Parts: sequence; C-alpha cells; structure tokens
Amino acid sequence: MFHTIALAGNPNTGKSTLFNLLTGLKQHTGNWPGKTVLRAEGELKTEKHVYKVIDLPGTYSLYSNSADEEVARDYIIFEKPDITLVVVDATSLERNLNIALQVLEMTDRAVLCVNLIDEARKRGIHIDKEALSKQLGIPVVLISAREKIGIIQLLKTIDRMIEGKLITKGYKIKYSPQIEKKIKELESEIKQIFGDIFPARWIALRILDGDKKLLESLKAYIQNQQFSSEKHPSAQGGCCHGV
Ligand SMILES: Nc1nc2c(ncn2[C@@H]2O[C@H](COP(=O)(O)OP(=O)(O)OP(=O)(O)O)[C@@H](O)[C@H]2O)c(=O)[nH]1
Ligand SMILES: [Mg+2]
Repeated sequence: MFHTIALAGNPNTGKSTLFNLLTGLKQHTGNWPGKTVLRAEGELKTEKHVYKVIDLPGTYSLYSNSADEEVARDYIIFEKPDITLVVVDATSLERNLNIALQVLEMTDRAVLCVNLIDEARKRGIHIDKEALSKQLGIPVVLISAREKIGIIQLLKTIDRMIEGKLITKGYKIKYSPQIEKKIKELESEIKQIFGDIFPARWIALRILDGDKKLLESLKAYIQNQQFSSEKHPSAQGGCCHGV
C-alpha cells in the first residue's frame, strides 16, 4: 500500500526540482513561473514506506481564480493526500506563507518545506524553524532541493507523520466575531451534508467569499459519487457515506 504526498506552493519555489529528486523523474524545471501546468505523479521509496508523489502546478492562492488553482485546490480537497508538502522560497518567506495558511485551512496534514535554503544562507537570511513550526502547528524542514540539503530530515519527517508519531494541528486564522458566527452556522449545515469528508470550516469560508466555482466542483463531486454508487452499489459506505 502506498501513501500520497502532494507538493503545493507558489510558482518557481522548486517544487518540480524537489519532485525530481524524490522520484528520480524529470519534470520540467526552469527559472520562470508556471512551468508545471498539470499534475505529475511519481514514486518515492523511503526505508520504510512507499509513496505516490504528486507535483501540483504552482499557484499564488488556492481559490478559483484560474485552472491551475483549481487543479491544485481540487487535488487537496477531493483526493486528500496523506501529506501536503508546502514548498516555499526561503528568500521570500513572508510572501510565500500566504499559501501555507491557505493549505492549513484545508488540511492539518502538512509540512512546510523551506526551500532554497542555500540561497537564503548566502544572503545572510536566518530562519527560525522552531518558532515557525510552533506558530504554524506543523513540522518545518529547511531544504535545498537543488543542493540536496535537508532531504534526509524531510524523509524522516514524512515517515514519522505517516506512522502517526508526529501530530500536527495547523494554524487557523481567526476572523472577526461576526464572520466567526457565520462560519459556525454554515459549518454545521455543511457537516450535515458532507459529514467529515471535507473541511467544513474551509468550505464555509469559501461560501462566504462567494466562490461559486467551488460549489460547482462540490456538486459535480456529489453527482459523480451518486452515479458511481448507482453503478457499483457495493461501493456505498465508502468515503461518501451519508452524502
Ligand atoms: N538556489 C536554489 N535554486 C533552486 C532550488 N530548488 C530549485 N531551484 C531553482 O528554482 C527554479 C525553479 O524551480 P522549479 O523546480 O522549476 O520550480 P517549480 O516550483 O516547480 O515552478 P512552477 O512549476 O513554475 O511552479 C529553477 O531554476 C531551479 O533550479 C534550491 O534549493 N536552491
Ligand atoms: Mg514545477
């Protein structure tokens, strides 16, 4: 049995370089954004486990602004990777953390990979990974995918997470009392429809944001599930039990 790892993050942060290093494949890399347009898949074997690694397109957010964002978002929400590696650029961490917070709204099972640590060190940038990890509630690993720095530590972190030895609790942004009240109301309705298969808080936030495309994706997902359980009645009681 294999586990799944998705690579998400802003464009040009070294996701495909890391993907190639982990899987031995040759995804397109280069110094301009938007190279990976569709998701690519490969295999990673660590000492203990086998993983399917998915290289997602780089995006500045995970809303419904573009096809790329939808590919990345839908993968995290509908395919539910066991671990999402959020690959960020150590030389522009503040800007990159935006997407990390968006991923944490969707899943707690994430690791922050602070890539290009070689470049950051050259520029005298110090990153306090313990403080970052404490704030975000997930492991933080400093890596250089190009110079192969920190990769053993990353693999150990992935294995430990899969084995349940590392418990994560991703940071969730607190909004104003009025918004939090609306989120609570919507959350309970969303849970009635979907149970626990989707992160209700995240869907509530997307609804409040007027994200119609997400609603369309959810509708298509439900129809798809109903269709496949009609075709394969034995499939009922799977992940969509109660929908
Ligand atoms: N210095 C340094 N450069 C890196 C590192 N990792 C990747 N790069 C370089 O960063 C550039 C972008 O790398 P990619 O792997 O293509 O980035 P990506 O995130 O897949 O980009 P998109 O698919 O466009 O989102 C390339 O020129 C890489 O060689 C690193 O650890 N250190
Ligand atoms: Mg890429």
